[in-house]
Amino acid sequence: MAEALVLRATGLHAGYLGQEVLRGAGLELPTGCRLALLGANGSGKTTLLRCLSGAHRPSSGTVEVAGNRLGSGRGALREHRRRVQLVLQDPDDQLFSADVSQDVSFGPMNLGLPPDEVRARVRESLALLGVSHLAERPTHQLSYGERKRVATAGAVAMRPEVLLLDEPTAGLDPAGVHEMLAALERLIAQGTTVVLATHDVDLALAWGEQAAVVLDGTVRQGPVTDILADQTLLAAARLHRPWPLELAARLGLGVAPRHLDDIVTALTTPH
Ligand SMILES: Nc1ncnc2c1ncn2[C@@H]1O[C@H](COP(=O)(O)OP(=O)(O)OP(=O)(O)O)[C@@H](O)[C@H]1O
Repeated sequence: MAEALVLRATGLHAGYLGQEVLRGAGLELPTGCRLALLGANGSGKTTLLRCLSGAHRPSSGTVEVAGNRLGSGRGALREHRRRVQLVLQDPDDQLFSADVSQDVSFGPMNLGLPPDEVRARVRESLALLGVSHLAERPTHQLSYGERKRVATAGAVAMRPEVLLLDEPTAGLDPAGVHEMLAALERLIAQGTTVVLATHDVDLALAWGEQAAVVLDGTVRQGPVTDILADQTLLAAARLHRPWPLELAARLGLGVAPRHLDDIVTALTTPH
């Protein structure tokens, strides 16, 4: 049986005044999948994420969530945004309220949920992102990494089926990256399907099951080890081969490792 798709986009054409960025882009996201989205600066990753979330209207093409096609009516858009949440690269584009709890409660309150339910969702999403201790803090006092996790908590409080993250680890220190990825593991364990846009090919290989590369207005998608081993595609998209695949190729290991442990296993397992 074919895998169930939670999200599917086909034939997207989208852009801005005088510039078409996406020219027939498509994406298929199986339920529960973790997909790394890659592409050069300006290739259209954010534009694609905005189309998938309903924040940007393509001039043609379709976006479907669990078989429901995104229409142009306000009700349909509202329902789509409840199911698909986008977290922007810059948290300051997303945080507006005076304190953290208020900010995270914004989405659930807009859904018209009762106050107890809103409070429960705020608690839950702050805990999932590992930032419960920041609940009462003014948002403007937070560090960049804290603001990124609080902005993500705001999206998580909507309990979306699909979470689209635009460069969630960019600008974070190594511990911050680790904390963000640990938070994503908790969300994935709860059944959330995650798309993570990044320029970090090593992270994409280690984290993703599938990868998609935006190139010339279209998308090339497949298993992460296939996509990130395709030297022609990588060069065209101004990306380099992730180090585990590079090392395995140079050592002639004949495997497609995603992590250091895979290489150690390949080197220490007798043939
Ligand atoms: N609001 C906008 N108005 C006009 N042009 C825009 C707008 N947003 C993006 N663009 C243009 O669309 C193109 C694609 O931008 P987009 O942000 O989608 O790329 P990206 O792959 O996410 O880039 P990066 O990796 O640098 O974040 C770029 O040429 C950009 O200048």
